[in-house]
Amino acid sequence: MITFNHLQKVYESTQALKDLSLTIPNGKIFGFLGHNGAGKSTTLKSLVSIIEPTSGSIAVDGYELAEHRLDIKRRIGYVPDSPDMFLELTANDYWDLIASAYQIPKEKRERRQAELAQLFDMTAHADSPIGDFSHGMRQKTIVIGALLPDPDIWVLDEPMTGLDPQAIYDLKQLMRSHAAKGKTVIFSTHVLATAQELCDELAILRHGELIYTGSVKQLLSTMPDASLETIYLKMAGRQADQATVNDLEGGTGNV
Ligand SMILES: Nc1ncnc2c1ncn2[C@@H]1O[C@H](COP(=O)(O)OP(=O)(O)OP(=O)(O)O)[C@@H](O)[C@H]1O
Repeated sequence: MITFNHLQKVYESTQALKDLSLTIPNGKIFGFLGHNGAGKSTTLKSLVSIIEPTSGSIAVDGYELAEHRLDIKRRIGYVPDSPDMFLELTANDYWDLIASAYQIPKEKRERRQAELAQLFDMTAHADSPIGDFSHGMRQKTIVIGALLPDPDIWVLDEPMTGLDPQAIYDLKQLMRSHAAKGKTVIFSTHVLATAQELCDELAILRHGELIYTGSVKQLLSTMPDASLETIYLKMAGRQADQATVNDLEGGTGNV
């Protein structure tokens, strides 16, 4: 179980998170939703210790992150919001780097690396530089790296962006089976159909504030027959002073 307690993050002049408190249970797929800039990545980066919250705390299974940082980091596999990193390295070099950081035994690493590379259709590309890859291939490389150590907590920031339909299907299956083992799967997405299909629970952020956390079923029951997209847009959607698609299309209503 992961708990965020009164988390605040201020970047210079931007308050990215405002008093965020929520609980993420084990054995569920937990989604973070929110418009661009709502604070999803900031929340996930705080959990994986890439950034330090301004105040508040995070605990994993009752252990305070600030006091048990290294042990908790070893339990987490993280897919960052951009796959454009380590562009000079080959995919294999990148996976080696992860394997040594997590001290994965050689045999286990070779087995998992071969399985994951095959699943995501990356075996033939393993010795090519990441910089030569398409966006989706970079994303696959990062996803494989995150899952390579077989971590029990998955923190995936928009993991499906750029992936092909087969890879999306396979990743969703992996996420389901990981959660079914009682482990933790956390991801952020802008694709509400995916969130509705995949998440057991979710959190919706708006301008750094939590506006909903709880089960997807419960949220859907508040508006019978409405999709998560409809409900989400009602909760987190456009402010009155923003232009509508109709305004941009000259008010024809043909949208
Ligand atoms: N390194 C940074 N320095 C300054 N401001 C930042 C930094 N990182 C994020 N922010 C700001 O914090 C706020 C939250 O950003 P964050 O990346 O967490 O949003 P997000 O919900 O992940 O957005 P997106 O859906 O676009 O990825 C935004 O206003 C953003 O501009």
